[in-house]
Amino acid sequence: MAPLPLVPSAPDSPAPDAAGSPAPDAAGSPAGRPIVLVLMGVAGCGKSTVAALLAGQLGWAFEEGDSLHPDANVQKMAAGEPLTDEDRWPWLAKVADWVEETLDDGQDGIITCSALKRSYRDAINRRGSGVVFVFLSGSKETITARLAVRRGHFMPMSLLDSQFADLEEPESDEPEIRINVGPTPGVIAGEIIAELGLAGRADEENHGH
Ligand SMILES: Nc1ncnc2c1ncn2[C@@H]1O[C@H](COP(=O)(O)OP(=O)(O)OP(=O)(O)O)[C@@H](O)[C@H]1O
Ligand SMILES: O=C(O)[C@H](O)[C@@H](O)[C@H](O)[C@H](O)CO
Repeated sequence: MAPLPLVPSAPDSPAPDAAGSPAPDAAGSPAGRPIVLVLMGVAGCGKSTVAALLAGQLGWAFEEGDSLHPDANVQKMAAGEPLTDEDRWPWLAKVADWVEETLDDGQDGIITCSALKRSYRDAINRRGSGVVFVFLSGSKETITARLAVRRGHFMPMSLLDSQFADLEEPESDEPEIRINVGPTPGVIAGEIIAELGLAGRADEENHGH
C-alpha cells in the first residue's frame, strides 16, 4: 500500500494553533485531519454490516453507497443482470461527491461501495488524498454461504460470479488495507480500527462534545 494518508505530508498539515493543537492521537496521527473510509468488495462481503458497526463506534458520518444507485441500476441487479461500466459511472460520481463533500466539511466518514475496479477507485479518490479503501476480502465459497441466508436484499446470489469477474483487487500503490472477512463483524471492525490507528479518533465534534 502507498503511505496511508493518516500521516499527512507537511504541506497538507493543519497549522498548529497557539495551544499546539491538533494534538496527535494515541497512534500518532493528527486529530483534525478528515479521512473517509470506503468499505469495498464484492456483494455480500460484509460492507454494510461492518461499516454500520464502525460508524457507530467511531461516531463518523455514514453513507450506504447502495442508496445512491439510480433505480434503474437496482432494478437491473434485482433482475439478475450485472451492471456495466456505463451503468456504474453516474453512481460512482455520487459516491465521489459524498466523499469530497465530507472531506470539505472537515468530517471523518465511512461509505460502502463495491468499488470493484481500479478506475472506479481512482474516480472516487479523485482528490488523491483523504481516502482509504478498506478491502473486505473473502473467498467465493464464504460469501456465497452468507448470501444464501441473507434475506430482504435486492442483490441475487447469481450475480456473485460477475462480481468476482469484475473485481480488480487494490494494488500496493493505492491507499488501501485488506481485511479478511472470516472473523465476526465486531472483530473485523476492531482490526480496521487497530490497523489504521483510529482508536483515539472517535472525535469529539462527531459526538457533540
Ligand atoms: N463477518 C461476518 N460474519 C458472518 N456473517 C456476516 C459477516 N459480515 C456480514 N455477514 C452477513 O453476510 C451477509 C452480507 O453482509 P452485508 O449485507 O453486510 O454485505 P454487503 O457487502 O454490504 O453486501 P451488498 O454489497 O450486497 O450490499 C449479511 O447477511 C450479513 O449479516
Ligand atoms: O458495482 C456493482 O455491481 C454494484 O455496486 C453491486 O456491488 C451492488 O451495489 C452491491 O454490492 C449490492 O449488493
